[in-house]
Amino acid sequence: MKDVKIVLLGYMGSGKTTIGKIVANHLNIKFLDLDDYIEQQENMPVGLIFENRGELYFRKKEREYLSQIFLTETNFVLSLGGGTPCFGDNMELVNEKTVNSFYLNIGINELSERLKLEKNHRPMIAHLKDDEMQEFIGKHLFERSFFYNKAHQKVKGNKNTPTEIAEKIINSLV
Ligand SMILES: Nc1ncnc2c1ncn2[C@@H]1O[C@H](COP(=O)(O)OP(=O)(O)O)[C@@H](O)[C@H]1O
Ligand SMILES: O=C(O)C1=C[C@@H](OP(=O)(O)O)[C@@H](O)[C@H](O)C1
Ligand SMILES: [Mg+2]
Repeated sequence: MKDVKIVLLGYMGSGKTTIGKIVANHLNIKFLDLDDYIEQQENMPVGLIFENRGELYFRKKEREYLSQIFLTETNFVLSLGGGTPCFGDNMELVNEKTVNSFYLNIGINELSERLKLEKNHRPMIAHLKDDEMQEFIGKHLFERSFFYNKAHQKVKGNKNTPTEIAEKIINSLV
């Protein structure tokens, strides 16, 4: 059987984790979430890693475990963290290891509404007030888009359900 490696990336709240699970389920392959993988390996939630060890430590580990997954796993859907593509040469590594990287491209308003409801466990935005979210996300997404746009394919879907976006991805596989 062909080794299928699908990588989902995009801003926090774009649906990487939710949609990754659906895609893996449909294709009957393994689902891996880089944040969950880091939490298991480090035995600590992402929020606490940031708090106790700092962001730099998290980024080092994120890179280490990203490489480890590509070395040890086959046939998977991997959902990255929102920051993964933006550090070191992580995107070069991803695109060297797979021909199926997808940027989940969701607009600022939609992201902001989703993230207001669940910013607590996301250390990059946990400190923001609801009325500061939109401006922060707008600027942050602008900086990060350069890296996200290195993905092989871009999937839009502000108005689509996770299942519909998962179908788009499955239909676009190389
Ligand atoms: N297409 C979608 N439409 C509506 N809500 C969505 C969609 N995709 C994800 N969500 C919701 O947005 C939130 C963030 O999704 P999540 O998968 O955790 O994003 P990420 O892993 O990219 O940070 C969750 O509450 C999820 O249910
Ligand atoms: O955007 C970021 O820098 C981060 C996104 C998070 O993943 P999600 O995009 O799944 O929330 C997680 O990796 C960490 O909180 C940092
Ligand atoms: Mg996630």
